[in-house]
Amino acid sequence: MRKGKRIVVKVGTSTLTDGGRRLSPPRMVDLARQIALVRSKGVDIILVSSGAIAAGREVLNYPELPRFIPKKQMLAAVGQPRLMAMYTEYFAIYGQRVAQVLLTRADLMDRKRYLNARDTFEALLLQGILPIVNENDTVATEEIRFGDNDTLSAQVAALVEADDLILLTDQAGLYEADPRVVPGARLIREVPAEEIPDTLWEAAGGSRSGLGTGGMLTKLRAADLARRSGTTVWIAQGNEEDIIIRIVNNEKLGTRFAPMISHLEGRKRYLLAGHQVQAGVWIDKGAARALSRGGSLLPVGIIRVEGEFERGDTIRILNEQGKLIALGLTYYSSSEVQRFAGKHSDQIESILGYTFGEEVVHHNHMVFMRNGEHESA
Ligand SMILES: Nc1ncnc2c1ncn2[C@@H]1O[C@H](COP(=O)(O)OP(=O)(O)O)[C@@H](O)[C@H]1O
Ligand SMILES: N[C@@H](CCC(=O)OP(=O)(O)O)C(=O)O
Repeated sequence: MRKGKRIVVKVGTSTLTDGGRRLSPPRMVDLARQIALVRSKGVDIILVSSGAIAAGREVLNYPELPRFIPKKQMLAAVGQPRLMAMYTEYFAIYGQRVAQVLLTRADLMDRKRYLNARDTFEALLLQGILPIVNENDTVATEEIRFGDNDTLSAQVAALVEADDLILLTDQAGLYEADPRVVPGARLIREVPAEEIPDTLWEAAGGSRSGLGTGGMLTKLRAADLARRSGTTVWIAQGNEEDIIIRIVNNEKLGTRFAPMISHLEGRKRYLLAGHQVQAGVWIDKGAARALSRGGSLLPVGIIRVEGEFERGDTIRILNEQGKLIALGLTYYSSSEVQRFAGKHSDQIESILGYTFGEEVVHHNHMVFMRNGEHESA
C-alpha cells in the first residue's frame, strides 16, 4: 500500500532546452536535484519528459524540423536514447536510478495493457526507481498516439492515481491571453472544480515556441482530464527556482486546478465504464466474509468460474447463492482462474508457471452492491 503522496511531473521541450535549441544540461541537473530532494521526503514521483525530438536534432546537427511524420519519428528514435543517457547520468549525481517507460494511447485503452503498465509503475516505485515516461514516438501513428505529452501525463496521472500533476512550461502558468501576444495579460491563479468556461478555452492558444507541441490548449485539456480523475493539477514555470519543491511545500505558484472527484470515485467510474459485465466468479462464505471486512479475493475462496474474461476486465463476484455482491477488476483471465480456483495463492506460480500476485481481485478495485445498486469501494 502507498504511504506518501504521489506526483507526476511533466517537463516540456521549452523547459528542457531553456528556450534554445539544445537540451540544457544545467536545467536537467537542476530537475534531478529537485526530484531527488522531493523523493527523499517519501513522495513518489513519475517524470513525463519530452525532448526526444530536440535531442535527435542535436545529434544530427539540427536538420529542419520536418512535417513528414516518419522523419519526426526518426528524430525521436535517435534522440530518446540520448535523452535517457543524459537523465541517467544527471540523476546518478543524486543517487537516483531511472527507468524508461514508452507508451502510446493504444497501450492505455486496452485494459490488459493498462493493467500491465500500472503494475510496472508500481513495481518501479516500490523499488525506488524513477520512471521517466515519453510517448513511444516510433510506433505512434495518428490513430494510436497521444500526440502530446500533456495528454500523456494526464493519462499517466489517472493510471497511477497521482495526487498532483505538475505541468512545467516556459510560462508562469495559464494566462487570460497568450502573454507572448498580449503582454500584461493576467495570470490565472486558481481554476475551481467546476466546468471550465469558454473564455478560458479561448484564452489557451497553441504553441509558439517552435519546439513544443500543443501550447496551452493541450495543457488545459490535460488539466481538465486529470482533475476529473481526482488529481490536483498545476501549470507552472519550469525555470523558476525550486519550482517542484515549492509546489510540494504548498506555496501558491502558477495556476492550480482543483480536483473534481476523489480517487475512489474515479476508480469506481473506471470499473463501471462502458462495461456490461456478464462473466464472473462464485465465491464461498469465507471469501464473502473476507471481502465484507476489507479483504481481497484470493483463489482459495473461488468455487466456480462463469463465462470468459481477460486480465484487466471488470467481473461479477457472486456469493454461494448466486447473488451479486461486488464488481471488480480481475488480475487473471477466466482460463487462469479455472486452473487455480480453490487452491492457495502460493500455488499460483507452480500451476501457471508465472504470477501476477496473490489476489485475483484486490479490495481497492471492487465496487460493492447493495440492493442491486453500487456503493463506494
Ligand atoms: N493563455 C495562455 N497562457 C500561457 N501561455 C500560453 C497561452 N496561450 C498560449 N500560450 C503559449 O503556450 C506556450 C507553451 O506551450 P508549449 O510551447 O507547447 O510548451 P511545452 O514545450 O512546455 O509543452 C507558451 O510559450 C505560450 O506562448
Ligand atoms: N514525444 C515528443 C514530445 C511531444 C510533446 O508533447 O512536446 P512538448 O509540447 O514539448 O511537451 C518528444 O519527446 O520530442
